[in-house]
Amino acid sequence: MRYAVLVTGPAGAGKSTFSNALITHLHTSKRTGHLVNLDPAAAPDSFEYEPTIDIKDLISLQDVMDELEYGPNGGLVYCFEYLMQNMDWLEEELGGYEDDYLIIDCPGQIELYTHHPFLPSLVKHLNRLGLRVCALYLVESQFMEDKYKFFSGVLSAMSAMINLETPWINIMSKMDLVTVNPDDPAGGRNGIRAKKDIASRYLDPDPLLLAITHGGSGKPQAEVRNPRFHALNQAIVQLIEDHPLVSFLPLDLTQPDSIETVLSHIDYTMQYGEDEEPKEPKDLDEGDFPDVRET
Ligand SMILES: Nc1nc2c(ncn2[C@@H]2O[C@H](COP(=O)(O)OP(=O)(O)OP(=O)(O)O)[C@@H](O)[C@H]2O)c(=O)[nH]1
Ligand SMILES: [Mg+2]
Repeated sequence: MRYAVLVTGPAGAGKSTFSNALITHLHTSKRTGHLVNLDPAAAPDSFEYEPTIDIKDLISLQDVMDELEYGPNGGLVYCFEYLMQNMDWLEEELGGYEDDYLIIDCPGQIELYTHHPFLPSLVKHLNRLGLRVCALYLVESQFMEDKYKFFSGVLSAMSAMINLETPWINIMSKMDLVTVNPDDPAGGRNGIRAKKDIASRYLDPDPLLLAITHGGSGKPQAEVRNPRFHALNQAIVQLIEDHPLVSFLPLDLTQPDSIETVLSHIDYTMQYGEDEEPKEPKDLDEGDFPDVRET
């Protein structure tokens, strides 16, 4: 059985950093993971691990921009259209990998996730080739700074999720950057407790947060002054409540347990180990952990 983890999300959400960290983690757990780069614009030196499969071997954004005079975004769409027409290339590249995780690092253009059919057709194609696919959607923790920004993240996750017919996990990345806002009622002197409170409020979002008319500081929020937005917010609250699909797993790359938790959700979602026994890292001795980054 082959497995593919599709790492998606808006620009700069930490997809490439996470993909590399996941491969390191798989290696330290005595499992194999291969990086697949689907970003035709990725800089060659931006990977900690050399991609096993690289869309740039098929087509590079720079060539499309130079030769066809596309801009960067139209060029990216062209590259994906080209990939869709050349799926036999991907099939050939995928040929030799068995029993492994393929970590597919996607580009950050939001159009790819909201209204282009590329990722849904890619998933269908991978399924046809016998791969189990799990999609991750990363939203960075800075979206939790502000509830409006946060709900725009929730809506982008929902829109991407509804398009893609495959098991799906939302991830709140860069949790190491979460700081305590003194005006926030959930913020306490104990940073850890406050982090937990923030996490519980946002990771499993209560859409009513949007409809609350007073902020923590007691100041009236914009919707009080702007009744038009109040009605819009109520409609969005209703939409999110009607699709209770969106919750987030926190990811803090500075905490080794955090990536382990994310991996265990991915394993569970794809039923990894149904056919083979996964090695629990806990069962291994300390000395069994090679530092793969040095090899
Ligand atoms: N503090 C912190 N920074 C991070 C983390 N993950 C990524 N970053 C930083 O965020 C920036 C973007 O990270 P990338 O991994 O390149 O993000 P991406 O989603 O691949 O970006 P695109 O491919 O351009 O869409 C880089 O400067 C990273 O160093 C994290 O967990 N914590
Ligand atoms: Mg990237």
